[in-house]
Amino acid sequence: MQSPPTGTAVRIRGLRKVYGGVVAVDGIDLDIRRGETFALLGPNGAGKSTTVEILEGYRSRTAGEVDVLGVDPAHGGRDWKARLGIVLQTGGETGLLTVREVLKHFARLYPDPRDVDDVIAAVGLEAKANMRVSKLSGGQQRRVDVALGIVGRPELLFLDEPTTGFDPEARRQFWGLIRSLKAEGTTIVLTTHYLDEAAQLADRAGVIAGGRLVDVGGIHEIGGAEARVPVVRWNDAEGRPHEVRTHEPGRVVASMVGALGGEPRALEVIRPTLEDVYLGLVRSAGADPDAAAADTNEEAVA
Ligand SMILES: Nc1ncnc2c1ncn2[C@@H]1O[C@H](COP(=O)(O)OP(=O)(O)OP(=O)(O)O)[C@@H](O)[C@H]1O
Repeated sequence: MQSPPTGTAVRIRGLRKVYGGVVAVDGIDLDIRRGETFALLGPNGAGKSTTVEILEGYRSRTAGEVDVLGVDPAHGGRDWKARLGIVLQTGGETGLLTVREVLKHFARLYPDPRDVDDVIAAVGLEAKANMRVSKLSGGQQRRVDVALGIVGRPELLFLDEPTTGFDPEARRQFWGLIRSLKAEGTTIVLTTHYLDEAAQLADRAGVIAGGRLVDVGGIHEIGGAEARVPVVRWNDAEGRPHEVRTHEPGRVVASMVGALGGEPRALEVIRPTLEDVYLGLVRSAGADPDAAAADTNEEAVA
């Protein structure tokens, strides 16, 4: 494993984006360190993609300062773009070429690309290397998108919902790939609705709701210690459910067993997951975790 890179990969101050009358990003301050895997979490329409597209140089901003690998993305040239890897929510149109052809084509655009066959193996597409992309299943096409994002050996990799459509085994294989990229020193910005994926991969996370960053911190600390206190649940003799939040679930269960003289019914000790913590954060920010994105439209800048 290489020594971890130091410094800041992404610096955001006072970022705002207004589309017509819609405030999509409402004053975000955020630093992402070099070498870390950072998860950007939030409900539909929270402003994640807008923020990430501004960082990638695909979208203009209304106000604020942004620095990505030492460059303002609004003025990032080809050399800067070659240092980024981008896996968008929807993949590109590469249907008529085979997997190997499309990767070879894109690899030529980078100064120090990875070996195309290594990349094909890393995303588990060896058996499909000579097949047209259009003939692949949705999940396999998504793997091609991921392959295209990493073929240029990026310093900073943006992954927007990378495992949508992956079967469970493919997701685990993808997690292994992300861990190996991280071990090589790649900075990774991951946008995902799969909270288990964020918990598996990220060092830190930021939760965005209504265009604001409602919390940011270590993946095991975000939301605060109180939100992670275990819960003991059981049913009484009449079948009524009870629950107690406690730092000492063992003691609670032991005293319950003592008092009942036997096994409590339907006993569970639950440690809140990142998903539970996330839902609490989003709800207390006044956002609907299940909100659908509003139907508005503005073209991205080049
Ligand atoms: N091109 C656009 N033109 C106008 N409004 C837009 C455009 N893109 C996004 N918005 C609006 O900006 C807000 C933030 O959208 P954004 O796509 O950044 O959210 P998101 O957090 O990425 O959502 P999702 O999880 O659904 O991808 C939403 O209200 C959305 O309708």
